[in-house]
Amino acid sequence: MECQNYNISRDVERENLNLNPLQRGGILPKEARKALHDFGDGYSVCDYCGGRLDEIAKPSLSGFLEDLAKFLQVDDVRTTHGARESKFAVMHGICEPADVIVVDGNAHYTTHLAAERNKLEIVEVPSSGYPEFKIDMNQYKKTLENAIDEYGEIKLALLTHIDGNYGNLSDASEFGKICSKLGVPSLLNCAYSMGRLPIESNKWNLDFVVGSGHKSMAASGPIGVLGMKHEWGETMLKRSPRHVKKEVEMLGCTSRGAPIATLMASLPHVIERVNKWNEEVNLSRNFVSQLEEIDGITQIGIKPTNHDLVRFDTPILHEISKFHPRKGFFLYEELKSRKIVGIKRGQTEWFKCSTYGMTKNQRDYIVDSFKEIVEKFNK
Ligand SMILES: Cc1ncc(COP(=O)(O)O)c(C=O)c1O
Repeated sequence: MECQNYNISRDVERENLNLNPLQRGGILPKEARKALHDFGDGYSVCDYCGGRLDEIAKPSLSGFLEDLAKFLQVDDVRTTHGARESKFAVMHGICEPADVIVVDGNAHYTTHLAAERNKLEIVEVPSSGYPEFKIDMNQYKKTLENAIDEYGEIKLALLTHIDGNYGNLSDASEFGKICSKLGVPSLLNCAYSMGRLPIESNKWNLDFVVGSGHKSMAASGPIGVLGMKHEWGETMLKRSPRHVKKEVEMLGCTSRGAPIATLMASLPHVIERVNKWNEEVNLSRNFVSQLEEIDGITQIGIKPTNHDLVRFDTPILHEISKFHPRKGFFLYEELKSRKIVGIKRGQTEWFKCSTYGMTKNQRDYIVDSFKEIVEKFNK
């Protein structure tokens, strides 16, 4: 068989400012780039394996997992292949088909798919709707109580800590309190928070926390994190009777190459950056107020924002697209010509973006570019 030479390269990150929220938290620091190079080969962390991934001493996966558990305030922690696989594993481990779980109305699609693949029924906690889309904890409590009344037992309650559409921060501590009072196991989806802001799992009284290495922990994907209270270890980390060292829900071993090596190498960087979260939030708020100086650009979601992912309604850009010869593509093309990427081609009615980790100059440059584009075409 003949096959072309896939001479792949990626200029997006190197030459442009990338506003795509999906990309901002996964940028590797130099230590992780070196690890990626050194551990790029297949099973690269398995040279000295004695049968258990989490017990490997060289490189020190065991030490890394201990540090990670401390960082998240959990008793036990494992890596998975992504936040979705962590959610799937919990649902698979503690629920039976046809069981009912409760999830917030801002849940990520992967929460729904994890539940569907486990054949679970979902009861949804509605958000407050436009323009805040807030998940109110009184509403969560009411929905959970009603679900218990209607279905008897609720096997799992899930809350999206920061949702991927509006960047709304939900009250994890209140969620933990509600769930433990009602005796329902709790899972906090921290895909957009773990690695960006502090996660205090024990203090918040959570049973499970899940994270995403490639989304928020400066790691090459795919890699996820699953932290839990000790009492769940027996179920979630149960060993195979046939392969006595192997944990069944983890299918024996999870990430075993570059993804875990980069996650490990980035942990000190991530621990440090989490301490600067308040500064990031202030920079994000400043970015929002500067963009809102443009007539026809308004942030939606909770205000002021508590996250770097922010969503804007942009009727002014939509108006321009109606008479611009490039129609809806004008915004993407104008931004690209200024080396700014990450807003979807053709999108003008609204967009979401993030400036996480950018310098003040870069953020100012982005704001100025938007102002310039609107001024240029808004006649
Ligand atoms: C809130 C939220 N949860 C989960 C995920 C999925 O994360 P992963 O790719 O690690 O499965 C995403 C990805 O966009 C997300 O935004």
